Order: sequence, then C-alpha cells, then structure tokens
Amino acid sequence: MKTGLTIAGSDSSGGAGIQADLKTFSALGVYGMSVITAITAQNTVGVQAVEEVSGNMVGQQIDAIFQDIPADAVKIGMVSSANIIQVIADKVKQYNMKHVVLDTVMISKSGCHLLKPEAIEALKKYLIPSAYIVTPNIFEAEVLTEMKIRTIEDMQSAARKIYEMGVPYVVVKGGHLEQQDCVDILYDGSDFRYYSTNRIDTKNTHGTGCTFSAAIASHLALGKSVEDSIDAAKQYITKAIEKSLSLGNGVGPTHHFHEFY
Ligand SMILES: Nc1ncnc2c1ncn2[C@@H]1O[C@H](COP(=O)(O)OP(=O)(O)O)[C@@H](O)[C@H]1O
Ligand SMILES: Cc1ncc(COP(=O)(O)OP(=O)(O)O)c(N)n1
Repeated sequence: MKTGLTIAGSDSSGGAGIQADLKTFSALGVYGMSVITAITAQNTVGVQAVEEVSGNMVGQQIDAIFQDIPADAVKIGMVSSANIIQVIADKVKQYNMKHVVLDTVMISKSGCHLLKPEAIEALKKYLIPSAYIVTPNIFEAEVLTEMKIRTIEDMQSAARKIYEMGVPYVVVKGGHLEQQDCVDILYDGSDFRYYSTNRIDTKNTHGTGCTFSAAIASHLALGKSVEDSIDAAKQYITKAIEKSLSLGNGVGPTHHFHEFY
C-alpha cells in the first residue's frame, strides 16, 4: 500500500489541518500518517486557541515515522513558527523525503494567524526550497512575493517569483480571486498549466486548501505525474466542495467520499 504523511496542525472540528489530510488520504486509498505541529481549538466559526508542539517533539515524531515506515509523499501544512520550520527543513534533507507538497498556511479563513508573521522569512528561506510543490492561495502568494494579485497575469508573475525561491513546481490557487471561475495555475519554470472549474456557490469551504494539497500528495504517492496529480486533486476538491456539509454555525467543511477511488 502507498503511504502519505501529513505534517500539520490539528483542527478539533475536523474540517482542516491533520484531520482533513487524513480523511483525504483515506478516501484516495493511501495509508495516512501524521506529525502534529500545533493543536488548535477550532470550529466552523473560528479558532479559539492555539498551542504549539515543541520543535524537539516535531522532530521526534518525524524520526519515529522515517526510522520505520517510508512515506511515498509528504504534505506540509500549518508549521506555526521559525523553530518548527527549521526542524522540518532539516528532516526533509536528512530523510531525503520525496514528493513534498507544501501548503503555505498563514491565516485561517476566520482570520487567525496559524504562522507567526516573523516566521515568513524562514518559510521562504528554508521550507520553500526543500519542497517539491508549493500551493499558496492568493493572499499567501501576495505575502511571499510582496505584490498585489488581481488577475491571472498577476498569478503568473507571482508563480515566477516563488519558483525563483528554489522550488520545482508552484501552484497558485485562485479560489479567492474575484472572478466567476476558480482557476489554479501550475508553473514548472518554463510553462504554465491551468486547472479551471466553475465557482460553486457555497459558504462551506472550511479546509479547501488542506484537502487540495493532501489530494495532490496522495496522487503523487500513487505514482501519478505532477500534472495528473493536480488534475485529479482538482476533481477531488471540486466534488468535496459540491458535497460540502452545513455543519456548525459558520463555514462548514468539505466532504470526503470513499467512492473516489
Ligand atoms: N467556491 C469554490 N468553488 C470551486 N472551487 C473552489 C471554491 N473555492 C475554492 N476552490 C478551489 O479549492 C482549492 C483550494 O483553494 P483556495 O480556497 O484558494 O485555498 P485556501 O483554502 O488555501 O484558501 C482550489 O483548487 C480552488 O480553486
Ligand atoms: C490546523 C489548521 N490548519 C490549516 C488551516 C487552514 O485551512 P485552509 O484549508 O487553508 O482554510 P480554512 O480552514 O482557513 O478555511 C486551519 N484552519 N487549521
């Protein structure tokens, strides 16, 4: 069986973070493993509290996995601090981790900082260059590149700048671009590919970025190419949003169907 590892934060409401990633791995037929970087007290309305796990404990979780079970793909989500970033970047090198998909989580939809602002430089310097694919949303791409993004052309410029940070593949997600279609773009250093769907009219989009990046990692683990993995992940997230759940009083979660594989 193919294996996937998520290195991310816990979302107590189960819609984002580690929980979304493991549900995605499972739905796509990949054996899921986890390294927890932080615990959030969170629901569909917001994030009430965050407690970080120590860098040492993050490192020990990674050691426990890689000294026993190899991972066919690794998804990295909420990393919280510069210290944790440094530990993860060192471990990616030490274990020569393959198919590392970095979702550059910064702020939750409800506005909570899941990455300390002072850790952004460490993310750019250490973690982005150690990833295989990075998947920033519009806001994150703006922060990483210090530019405003309003059009597909802006997304392309941002992708070029992020590529220059030393990562082979950049996916800029267009879920937050103000236009009818949801267009994500892939840049590999020479060409662009476009992944487009109609925008689904729903408020229930909690965990979309987590689910999408975990689905990319799952398909890489299963042996697909980068282009096909993103295509399959786009189909997965689109169905998961179409069937999203009106749970709770705020932004409800995506739905994970085992019928996908
Ligand atoms: N309302 C929507 N309808 C269809 N696809 C969407 C919608 N919102 C987001 N997506 C897709 O979900 C994925 C996650 O994107 P996005 O929401 O931008 O990320 P994040 O959760 O990190 O902010 C992307 O493939 C994006 O195009
Ligand atoms: C623990 C944790 N990690 C990541 C997120 C962000 O999830 P994302 O899919 O980017 O979007 P929202 O959950 O903010 O809708 C999170 N909330 N919690």
